[in-house]
Amino acid sequence: MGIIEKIKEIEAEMARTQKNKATEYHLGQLKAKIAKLRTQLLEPPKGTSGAGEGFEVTKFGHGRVALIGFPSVGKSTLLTMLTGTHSEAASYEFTTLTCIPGIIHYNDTKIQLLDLPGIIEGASEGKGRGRQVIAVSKSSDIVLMVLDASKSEGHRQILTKELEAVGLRLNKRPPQIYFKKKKTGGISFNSTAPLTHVDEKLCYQILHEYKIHNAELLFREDATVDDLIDVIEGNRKYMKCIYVYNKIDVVGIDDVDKLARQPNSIVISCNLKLNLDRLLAKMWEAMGLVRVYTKPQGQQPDFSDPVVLSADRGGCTVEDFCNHIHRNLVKEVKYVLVWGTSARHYPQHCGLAQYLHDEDVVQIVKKKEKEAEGGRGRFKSHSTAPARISDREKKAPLKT
Ligand SMILES: Nc1nc2c(ncn2[C@@H]2O[C@H](COP(=O)(O)OP(=O)(O)OP(=O)(O)O)[C@@H](O)[C@H]2O)c(=O)[nH]1
Ligand SMILES: [K+]
Ligand SMILES: [Mg+2]
Repeated sequence: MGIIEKIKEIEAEMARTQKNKATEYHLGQLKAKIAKLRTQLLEPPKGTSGAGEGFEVTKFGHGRVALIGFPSVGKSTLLTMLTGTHSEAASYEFTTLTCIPGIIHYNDTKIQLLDLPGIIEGASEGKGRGRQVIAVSKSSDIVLMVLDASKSEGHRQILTKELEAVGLRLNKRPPQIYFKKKKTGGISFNSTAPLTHVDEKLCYQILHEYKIHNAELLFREDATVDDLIDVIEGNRKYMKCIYVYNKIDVVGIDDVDKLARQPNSIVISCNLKLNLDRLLAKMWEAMGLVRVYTKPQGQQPDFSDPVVLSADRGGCTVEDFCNHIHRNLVKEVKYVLVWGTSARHYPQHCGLAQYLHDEDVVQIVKKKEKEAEGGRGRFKSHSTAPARISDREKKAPLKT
């Protein structure tokens, strides 16, 4: 029996099993069994390089966004409109058969947008090009789930389920569970919050299913069995997702209103060029990029070419900023001066651990330079200017 058949069989057993206190342990065990099989399914078959074969496109720019959706919802039309790169669009399904990259220029940053073939129910099990599409979307920073506003809301659930089946968790944060495998000592079970979904016995049973007999387990929140399995599996990817309802030109205003009010959602029309600028703003915000402008000593900052940092990709501290500029720079830094919202005074004298904010301005003072200046006293004099570097203030000179 193949892996997919095994999953189907267990799913059928779960559907047959009544949910109550007596069956809770058995159901938990079945969930762990399915999770293990799904992980097995994700391992590339022997002799191939992986599920993304033929689809992988070189990463480019400061971030990557994937367009995921059923066929003919308007993914290619959207890519063409947002990037200017042409991707064939037509009224028949599966017009797009491969991954087509385009570039969005926004807020002095470059974002790689990927058009992908449509996916359908069963994609995670390899239907259509589902597995390749999902592999590419896993490699991106956020997902735009494109939906047809005139079609069933069920599509969103189906796609979410398909992405969950391969370990993607949309708009969720990792469960607050500490888990560490040990060599000896048995299982230590603790919690700092009252648990209403699991108990010690259930957790032991799940760990047993994974053949884990020595481990430290600490629940910091009222987590579920699914959360525990996610933590044990350890290969989950937590991603932001924006639900993009396209084609609102063919939907009544009441329905559009309902869709627009859902969390993480936006309504657009490619045909009428409606709301596309708000979509870009929302997308950019979700990516959480941090633009940092460098200011050479005695000169104005270069506002045309920011260093772009991200908490998900490499981090946002002064040290991360230095590593972006040059591998060995960190060793030469005496301290840095920071202007912007991360600074408590203006400018702030900071160390490498400081977290930078979007639109901060940074000046690096190297070790030998500081020695030549003979101390830090001269940096204490600035105080009156506002802490945020807005577009208007970018034109005003910053001293030092
Ligand atoms: N009414 C309306 N039609 C749209 C809109 N956007 C796209 N379409 C149409 O929807 C159809 C499908 O568009 P595509 O861009 O090919 O959709 P897709 O999601 O890339 O489709 P596949 O590549 O087949 O998965 C085309 O006929 C488009 O003209 C819109 O805002 N409103
Ligand atoms: K199409
Ligand atoms: Mg297409």
